[in-house]
Amino acid sequence: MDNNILFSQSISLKDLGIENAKVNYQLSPDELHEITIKSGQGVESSTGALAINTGEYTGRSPLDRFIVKDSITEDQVWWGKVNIPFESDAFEALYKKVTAYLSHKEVFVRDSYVCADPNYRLNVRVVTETAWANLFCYNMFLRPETEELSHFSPEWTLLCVPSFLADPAIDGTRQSNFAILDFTRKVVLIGGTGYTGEMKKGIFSALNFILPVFKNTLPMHCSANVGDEGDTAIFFGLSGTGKTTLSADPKRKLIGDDEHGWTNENTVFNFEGGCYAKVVNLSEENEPDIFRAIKKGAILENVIFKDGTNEVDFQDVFITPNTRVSYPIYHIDNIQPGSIGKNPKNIFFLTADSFGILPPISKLTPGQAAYHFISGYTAKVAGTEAGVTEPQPNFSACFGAPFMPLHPTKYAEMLSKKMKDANVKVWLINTGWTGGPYGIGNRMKLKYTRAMITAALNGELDDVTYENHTVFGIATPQSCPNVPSEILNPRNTWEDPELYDKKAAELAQKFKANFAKFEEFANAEIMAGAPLA
Ligand SMILES: Nc1ncnc2c1ncn2[C@@H]1O[C@H](COP(=O)(O)OP(=O)(O)O)[C@@H](O)[C@H]1O
Ligand SMILES: C=C(OP(=O)(O)O)C(=O)O
Ligand SMILES: [Mn+2]
Repeated sequence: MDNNILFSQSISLKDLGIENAKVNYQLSPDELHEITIKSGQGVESSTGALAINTGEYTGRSPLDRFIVKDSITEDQVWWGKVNIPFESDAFEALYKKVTAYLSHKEVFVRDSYVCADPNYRLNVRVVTETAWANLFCYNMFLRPETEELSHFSPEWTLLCVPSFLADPAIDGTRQSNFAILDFTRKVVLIGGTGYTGEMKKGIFSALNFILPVFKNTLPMHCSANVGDEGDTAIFFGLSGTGKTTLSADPKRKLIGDDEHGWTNENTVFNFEGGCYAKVVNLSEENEPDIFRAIKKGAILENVIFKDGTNEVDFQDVFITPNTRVSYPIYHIDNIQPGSIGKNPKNIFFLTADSFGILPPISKLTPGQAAYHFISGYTAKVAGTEAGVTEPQPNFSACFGAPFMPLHPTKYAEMLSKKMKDANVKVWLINTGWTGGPYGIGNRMKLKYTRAMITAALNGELDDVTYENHTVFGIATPQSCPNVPSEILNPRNTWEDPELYDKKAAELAQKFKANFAKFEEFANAEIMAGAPLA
């Protein structure tokens, strides 16, 4: 890989409205690493990774994510709390302000692309204010060959300017920070926040519109890997449910950890060229591949070092529990060349149920699969406020509502059809609590979740006995290799099984209340996938 060839092409940003900026074009990872350290914006960790702080924002800000309402989006987008409309004129004005702000300044420009399948490739020109944000894009997006750059034609532009603060009274934003998608101008405009996840999820949101609307292809918030037999598995799940962790499996080749497309040519391809892993409580023992990927080239975000050292204390959540690392996918040993796999044989829906109700693994019928996909359930532990221990349910359609511009049923219909055509097995995995809710029980051991997934993939759960869950109706295996049988039925893990029944019924009601808004779109098969009680 020619990552560090010094590249000396200069480009003008005049077309973008940025004049006389000092443009650092296509710097190598090493150069961006050095510049970050020299400028005092980052330090090198003991394993050679760059460690930076993203500033005030250490996570995404979904209420400040807008889509320009125009002739392309008006009738297509599912407008509401997730997809908040922004006026085209207001965007034009704000864009001018941001580009004027960048004029005469130093900027970092990178030509990159997304979608590993050449048929879907989308070129993106990235303009960032900091060197480390540019390195993030080197890590996360796909990297054009050097020869391509002289004739690279950017289609989308991603601008990331954390130090530019909007004035809500004038600019039409909610606060000083914003992430706005404009499908006519083909721009993702980010200001007021340095959280790098806004960049990757901004481009993801654009693809989640472009692929289904213009290419009849299903975009998915999932990770993917492939076994020795060429058997692809995909793992859907909201943030923190285990997509990145569980897809890094030394026995399987990684396709990608977060964003994929499922084509009508029976393939699954990664949108990205890197991974963005949570590092809270990371250990080499539990997550060796991710641990070892944290080397030169990787960027750690918002971590704390052990006193007097440059060694990361992965337990320390002083800045945020959302500590992260980004790295190019080739930092993982076992990767799928080209980042494309065949139709999946197995689909896993990951949920981190901190109520401790859902079984650690169960098998879904097609109707249940559609119902759970549209529901997109996970439950977070309560905030850090003293005394608040009751988990919060979080229903996020398609396991990724914040990134889905279209109505959830559009994605669900495409997925249901593809699942049937490909005859996929669908599993629901609870990576969350067992033995009671958060505060009483414990999180399912990673080694057991991994063992259950391995058993499902190897066909070892095909001939075991199943029992249908009394409340959710989902088929739960009664034995699984390398997993103690008693943990397979959550009711048995609770001290008070009757309390479990009561809480399970309460959770079922939450599912039903959430699903009410989708009922008019759901057919009988999907409704038969709803909780029984
Ligand atoms: N049983 C389990 N299965 C999956 N992840 C677990 C489990 N127990 C603890 N974890 C932790 O939960 C987190 C899952 O995060 P991650 O894989 O980054 O989620 P996502 O990629 O879906 O946002 C990791 O920090 C992982 O170590
Ligand atoms: C980067 C993110 O995704 P995930 O936690 O799913 O990896 C995010 O939601 O900001
Ligand atoms: Mn992830």
